[in-house]
Amino acid sequence: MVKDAKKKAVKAKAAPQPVAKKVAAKKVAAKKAVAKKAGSAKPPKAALPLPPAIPAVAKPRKAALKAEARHLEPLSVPATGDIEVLRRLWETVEARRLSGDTTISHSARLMARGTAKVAQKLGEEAVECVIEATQGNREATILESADLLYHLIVVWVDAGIRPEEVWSELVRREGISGIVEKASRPKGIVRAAETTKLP
Ligand SMILES: N=c1c2ncn([C@@H]3O[C@H](COP(=O)(O)OP(=O)(O)OP(=O)(O)O)[C@@H](O)[C@H]3O)c2ncn1[C@@H]1O[C@H](COP(=O)(O)O)[C@@H](O)[C@H]1O
Repeated sequence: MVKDAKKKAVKAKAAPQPVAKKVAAKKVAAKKAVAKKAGSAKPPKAALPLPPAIPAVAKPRKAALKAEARHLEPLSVPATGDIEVLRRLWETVEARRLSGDTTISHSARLMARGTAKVAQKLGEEAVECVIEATQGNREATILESADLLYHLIVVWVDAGIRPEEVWSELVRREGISGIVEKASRPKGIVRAAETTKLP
């Protein structure tokens, strides 16, 4: 009796499945394959989230940037300053160096971080200025120029350079064309020997 039951079970296992069952199994396998494919596909790239303080700004079109560079818009930053502001700024920064009060002065705090940091900040501001100028953003170039000049003056104060020393170098160069000056430099092997640049 037990033997008969066992035989029946083995037969049922070996017997071919009905067609309807086969089709259903194929459908399930196909569905599984589709689900697997969808799971392995890369999700679309999401934009990096910006901090709430920074508004998302659409990238200006190339044509707009070119037009802006060609037709310079009138300056909305009031053009009321004069060159004397540089001397006054140097005196203020020098006073901050002498006081060394890092609690109230950004200049003093920056110089307290050392010459390398002072120079690094100048480099950063220069790069920012270059970016704005390259993109033809006139107003932003003015703002970055002001940052750049301030940080250049911090470099001078930190190095013990007075503005007059730079002015006198500019005066010395007055009237000498850059092209003439470059042409007067030694050439060929002599030049290669005197410079650190590749010939
Ligand atoms: N012209 C400027 C001037 N331009 C830019 N900055 C400051 O320079 C800093 C640059 O900011 P960044 O975030 O780039 O640099 P950071 O805060 O040092 O940050 P890290 O890169 O070090 O992380 C800002 O805090 C600006 O406010 C200036 N700080 C001062 N002046 C002049 O310097 C005078 C003296 O300022 P104090 O030394 O702060 O009294 C002032 O009266 C101004 O006339």
